[in-house]
Amino acid sequence: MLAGRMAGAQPRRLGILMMNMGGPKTQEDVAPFLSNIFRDTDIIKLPLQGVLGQLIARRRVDKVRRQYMQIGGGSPIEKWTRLQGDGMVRALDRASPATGPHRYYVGFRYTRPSMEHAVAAMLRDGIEHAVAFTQYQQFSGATTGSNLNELFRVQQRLDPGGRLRWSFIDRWGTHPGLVGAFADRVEAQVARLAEGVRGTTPILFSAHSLPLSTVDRGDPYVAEVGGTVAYVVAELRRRGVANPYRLTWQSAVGPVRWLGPQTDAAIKKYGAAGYTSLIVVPIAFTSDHIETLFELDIECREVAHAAGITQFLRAEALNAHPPFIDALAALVKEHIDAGFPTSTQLLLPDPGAESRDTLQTRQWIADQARRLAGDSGGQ
Ligand SMILES: C=CC1=C(C)c2cc3[nH]c(cc4nc(cc5[nH]c(cc1n2)c(C)c5CCC(=O)O)C(CCC(=O)O)=C4C)c(C)c3C=C
Ligand SMILES: [Fe+2]
Ligand SMILES: [Fe+2]
Repeated sequence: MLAGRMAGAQPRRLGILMMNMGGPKTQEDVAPFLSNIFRDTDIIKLPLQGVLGQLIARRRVDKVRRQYMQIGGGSPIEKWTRLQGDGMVRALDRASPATGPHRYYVGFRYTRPSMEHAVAAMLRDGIEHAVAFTQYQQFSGATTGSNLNELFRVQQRLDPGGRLRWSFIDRWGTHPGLVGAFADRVEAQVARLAEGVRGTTPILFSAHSLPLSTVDRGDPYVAEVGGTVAYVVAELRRRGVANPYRLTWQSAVGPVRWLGPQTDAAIKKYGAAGYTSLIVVPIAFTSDHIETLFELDIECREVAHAAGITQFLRAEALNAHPPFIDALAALVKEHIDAGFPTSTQLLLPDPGAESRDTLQTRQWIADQARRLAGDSGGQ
């Protein structure tokens, strides 16, 4: 592991950048949000991207606006990110006063507050060491990879001389704090089941799907989601919950082939097979958003009821669950205490075809790791 061991040389001012995709806060935000997603070749590659991408985005606007209307008008992602960030820095100030006071910044890829806004604020505040902390627990080039590419472009524009030192928390899908928090959420739903079906009700872990072409070029997301599921299942077994389980995929959009089986199709099949209860667990995102509040709670619930599943339960998103907030703080503290290591996976590019942007970003990340190692005497 190429790590910057900062023995006795803690940074004077630390800023934590919470990176995520963002979501439309208002009805007006929906069109630019979709337009930004379909412009991004890291999330989806389309023939004639500029034309087809914008066409798909425009065609989705009305439907997606209606969906956000049904969940209160917009995405709650910023609200949850701020509650998580507030809790995280409070816990860090308590656990690690030497590196405090801790500050966090929110950088979204497709909506405000943008990555540019966050990095500008860090520079203004005199931050010296920035921790880019992805809020996607499992790594995908479509999500964290896209965020890092955007961060690289932004820092080149705003900080070409490299005043900020950067380190990265790029994946944490098997962190014990995260795993325990997910297990809490599942256990709470198991407890609601009627006694007769408590041990036999299927648990369906559901993650956002990926285009098959992304899976095929070695994107680590699918394996990492599987890792989270395996750890959560092991923790549930330890707690005496031994229900059957499966991993399925939701939210395919656009005219490409996507990884299956799809969550709604699986629900239908379990209904047809005679199950009358089911627990669905959103496993690839930490807070509520359109995929939980609309797709799972409204669309999939209808599918379940039509298929004869009368008790359709959804594990609550982690949101502001205190053990989850503690996990966020623990992840940052462990990163600080270990001397800001860069994960070996981030330093070794995915073997599949990668964009020039990604290769340049990985080079910048490796440079930052070397720079931190140099700070501490070249270990
Ligand atoms: C276009 C391709 C898309 C890929 C690939 C993709 C991967 C992906 N997405 C998430 C998490 C979320 N996506 C959300 C919304 C959303 N995603 C896409 C497209 C792709 N996502 C679109 C077009 C949208 C907008 C809604 C829609 O049109 O259906 C959200 C919700 C945001 C919110 O409401 O706050 C999340 C969360 C992951 C984890 C992922 C793959 C790794
Ligand atoms: Fe998505
Ligand atoms: Fe969706």
